[in-house]
Amino acid sequence: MVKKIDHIGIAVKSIEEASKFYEDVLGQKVAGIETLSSENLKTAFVKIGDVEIELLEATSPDSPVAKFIEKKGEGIHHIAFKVDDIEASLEKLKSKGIRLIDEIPKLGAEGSKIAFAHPKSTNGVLLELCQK
Ligand SMILES: C[C@@H](C(=O)O)C(=O)SCCNC(=O)CCNC(=O)[C@H](O)C(C)(C)COP(=O)(O)OP(=O)(O)OC[C@H]1O[C@@H](n2cnc3c(N)ncnc32)[C@H](O)[C@@H]1OP(=O)(O)O
Ligand SMILES: [Co+2]
Repeated sequence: MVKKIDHIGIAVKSIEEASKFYEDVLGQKVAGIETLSSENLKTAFVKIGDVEIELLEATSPDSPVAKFIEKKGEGIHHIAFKVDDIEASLEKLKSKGIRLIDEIPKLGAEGSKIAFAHPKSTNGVLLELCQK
């Protein structure tokens, strides 16, 4: 069902500030800055081999990223698994009793279909399913 880790989401206070670390220190390009108003956030991707780091910056206090930073500070926010058939994957998780945050996929960054499972049923890790 899971093809690979698509990306690791990191909650940051500022993509511009975080980019200094990725670009100036690590020499990795930060690309694809996009505003996703549905989630009240901005994203930017850093490609590390065939996995991406997704930097997440809140654009409103209502954003899940703002709430996360307020409670825990900056840090790893979620892990995204790449799947081929997100509807079938969600159905499978649901049938196994996993608590879904999204029963129906929604639009994510770069036009992906995404859906989240609740960290309380996935060992404390917010899990995103992602279909390109
Ligand atoms: C752009 C897109 C893309 O890739 O294309 C994205 O990634 S969008 C990425 C941003 N979007 C999302 O995250 C959408 C899905 N997320 C959500 O619906 C929410 O953030 C929840 C995960 C349900 C958490 O909601 P909320 O903060 O209101 O809940 P809460 O504070 O009551 O937390 C409930 C419990 O979950 C824990 N908890 C909260 N957020 C967590 C996280 N990111 N990782 C691990 N645990 C987490 C809390 O510590 C708490 O545990 P204790 O009770 O033990 O203290
Ligand atoms: Co994500």
